[in-house]
Amino acid sequence: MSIETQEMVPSLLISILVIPLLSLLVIGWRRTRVTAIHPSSTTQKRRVPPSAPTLPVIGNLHQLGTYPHKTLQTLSRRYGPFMLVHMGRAPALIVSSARLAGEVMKTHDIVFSDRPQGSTARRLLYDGKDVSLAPYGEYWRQMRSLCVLQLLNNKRVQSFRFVRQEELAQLVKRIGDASPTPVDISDAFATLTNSVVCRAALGRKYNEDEAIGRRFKNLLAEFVGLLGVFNVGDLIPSLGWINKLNGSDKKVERVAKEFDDFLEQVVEEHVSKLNKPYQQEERKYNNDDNNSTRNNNDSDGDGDSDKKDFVDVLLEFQRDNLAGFPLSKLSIKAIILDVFSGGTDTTYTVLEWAMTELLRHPKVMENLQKEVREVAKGRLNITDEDLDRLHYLKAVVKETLRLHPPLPLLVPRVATRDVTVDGYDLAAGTMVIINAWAIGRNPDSWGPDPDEFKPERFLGNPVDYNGQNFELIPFGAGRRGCPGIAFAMATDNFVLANLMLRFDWALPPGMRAEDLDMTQCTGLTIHRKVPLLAVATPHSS
Ligand code: HEM
Repeated sequence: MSIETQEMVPSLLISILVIPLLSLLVIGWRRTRVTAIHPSSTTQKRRVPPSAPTLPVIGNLHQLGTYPHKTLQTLSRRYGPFMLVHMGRAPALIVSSARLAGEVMKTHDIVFSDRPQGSTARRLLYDGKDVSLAPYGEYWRQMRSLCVLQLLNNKRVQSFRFVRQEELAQLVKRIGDASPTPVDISDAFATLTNSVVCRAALGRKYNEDEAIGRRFKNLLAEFVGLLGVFNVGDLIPSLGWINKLNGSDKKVERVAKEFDDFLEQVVEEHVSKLNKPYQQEERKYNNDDNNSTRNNNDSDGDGDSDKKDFVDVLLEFQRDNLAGFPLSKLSIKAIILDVFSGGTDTTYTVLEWAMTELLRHPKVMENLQKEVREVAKGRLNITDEDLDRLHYLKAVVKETLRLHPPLPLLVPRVATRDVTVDGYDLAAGTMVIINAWAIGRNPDSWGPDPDEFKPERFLGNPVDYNGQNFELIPFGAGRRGCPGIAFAMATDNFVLANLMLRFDWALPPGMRAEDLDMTQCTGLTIHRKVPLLAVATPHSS
């Protein structure tokens, strides 16, 4: 996800930037009104959302702190669910209620279908040639439909069932081998999701015992880390020189280049694999009068299109011109990059927080285990088919996504034209940030105990995370909503159900539920700062 504003201002940066600025600036607070939201408007009075007081040059950056989703929630309690903050010069509309999120992502979805073009994200994501950053328009439409219809549809997600099963088997072994010693479940989940995404996207995984595996893991971490850090020069152009001074421009260049080299190699390996059977098949095709049986989606010649990874699928589309538009190698690499940046950390974070909450709420864990074990009826595995019957599991996952949306501020949008929303006038180019974290904890939607982990609130409650119910929008909604929901949830539900079936779980000896450190990390996806340790005991049915 290209969200350069997520981490916003690391505290060190605050001290470097803000303290000298504060001493220089004597003008003091000012309330931002008409000019910030509509600089060109001098004659016509426009109604603008309330805004927190700003400082010259830095706007509200100094207020965002380590956890912008939390500070923005606090600010919205004072200034309202539709409020303006200033990221340096740029005004951003912060949305903190379900109703107003619906106004933005449903009523005016088409106006807010663009993304801000931060320079770091553009450099890392092939100048916006991916799906998540691509400006709203024909190119984005083509790439998105390729993703939705060919890579992330239900059939394709099902085709990776064997990958999930094999990776789960390795996870179960790792946990079982460690028993009764506490296992680093955070690391185990990260490894599993990374392997599932690697195998689905690239056809193989990169183990840490290989040099290339270690390089890939570090590179991915650097890549995601850079996407999560805001770029000073984008927000305060006059301070752009800081990026050169602190080496961040250089780092972005290096990571972009190394990731491109890696993907180039992956694509070339796939091309040579694809060409071999294609040449054989071509010969067969040319000699075969009855060629109507030729299957373009099955170029590996073994009749098994189920085993294709994403690069295979995209290269076939390119080779056979199936996309209906020229699909360049660069676009293919950009899509794969999106799958990694959008699909790994997010998916693992859900598992990590679900397990954390289950360990803090033993009664919920017990209810979940009861449901899973009743459905398994003595079998050693929960299958994909069983998942439909696990209503309590679904409630646990929804409750986890409500309290711990992996991307708490989603991915920002930008207004493509002037628009009036809920009576407020917004100018073209205004950035919109939906605070899904605050919306998930808003008592107007969730009653008097919104901070409590209570999966029961979802039983018999049709609210779902598919973008129709704006009180629960961890995947966003509308045209730019996440296309990877089925892929991510197939992994999360399957893994969680099976771990509940196979093991009984406890916190490490001497640790009480209330001692569990709930500190969040900073960055793009909000996972635990401290890895989660748990003791697993194999369950005998
Ligand atoms: C729990 C896991 C995930 C979460 C919480 C998540 C969340 C999100 C969010 C909040 C957005 C922005 C939505 C908006 O602007 O309305 C998004 C977009 C996107 N996600 Fe996900 N995502 C997850 C998994 C995945 C996976 C597994 C993939 C791919 C394999 C993926 C690919 C994408 C792409 C390509 C976009 C950009 C869509 C566009 O701009 O048109 N995501 N995701």
